[in-house]
Amino acid sequence: MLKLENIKKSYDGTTVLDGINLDIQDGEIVSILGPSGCGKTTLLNLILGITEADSGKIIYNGEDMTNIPMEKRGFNIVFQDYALFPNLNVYKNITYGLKNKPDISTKEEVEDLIDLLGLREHLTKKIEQLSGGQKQRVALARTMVMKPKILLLDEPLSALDGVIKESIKDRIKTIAKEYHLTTIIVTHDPEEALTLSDRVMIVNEGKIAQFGNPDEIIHKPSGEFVEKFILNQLRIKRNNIFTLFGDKKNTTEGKEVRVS
Ligand SMILES: Nc1ncnc2c1ncn2[C@@H]1O[C@H](COP(=O)(O)OP(=O)(O)OP(=O)(O)O)[C@@H](O)[C@H]1O
Repeated sequence: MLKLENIKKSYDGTTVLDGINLDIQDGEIVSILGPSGCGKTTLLNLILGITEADSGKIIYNGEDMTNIPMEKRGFNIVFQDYALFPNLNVYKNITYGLKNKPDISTKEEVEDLIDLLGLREHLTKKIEQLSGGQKQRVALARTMVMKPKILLLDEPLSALDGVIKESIKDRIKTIAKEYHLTTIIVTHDPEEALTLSDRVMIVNEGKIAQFGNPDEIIHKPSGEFVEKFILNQLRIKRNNIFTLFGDKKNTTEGKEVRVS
């Protein structure tokens, strides 16, 4: 279990995170959702160990990680821009980290992951020959072969569209469940957070506005922020589509619209 206790962080006298407390269970998929500048990436970087908190504790399975350097925490991140090596082919990108730590994954485990992520036909391609969704899957595979204790994903779907987005979403869910991998995802997209995660943490101005499962967030929003900025955004999106195509049955101004 990952536990954050009263985490505070300021930059140049401005509070960015203001007393964050949370528990994340092993194998859980948790999204950190909130508007631009609310402190999502700062929180992710604190967990990863890139950024230091001003105060508070990060505890993983009973061990205090607060002052443990990033490389010793055993958490791993897939960045928004994937950060792949353009001069190496797909297979070499995936297995890059195993050069120095060859015992972490067996050859069979690497092969399984390649199949799970649907990358077999792309193994000898260069990164520039791949689509955004394929790059994303290579970045996921490269991180997964290192068997992180916690997988951190920074806006993993933001560059993707439609069917590809849904397919990556499914693969992230499958991997997290199959490997019982604790997965923390940063996103500003409510639909993404609510359809991908076991629980969603909504952050506003450095504080947790609500931390609950998607059903609780939709049916029992904790207050005005969640209601106005998260749920209303989804209603507007839905209304726009049905209005555009003249389906009056499914449009309504207010709370009756269920997001399903
Ligand atoms: N290294 C830094 N130095 C100074 N200020 C910073 C630094 N990193 C982040 N901030 C500030 O902290 C606040 C939160 O930034 P953060 O990147 O965590 O937000 P975010 O919720 O991830 O935003 P976005 O969705 O736009 O990426 C912002 O006001 C940002 O300007």
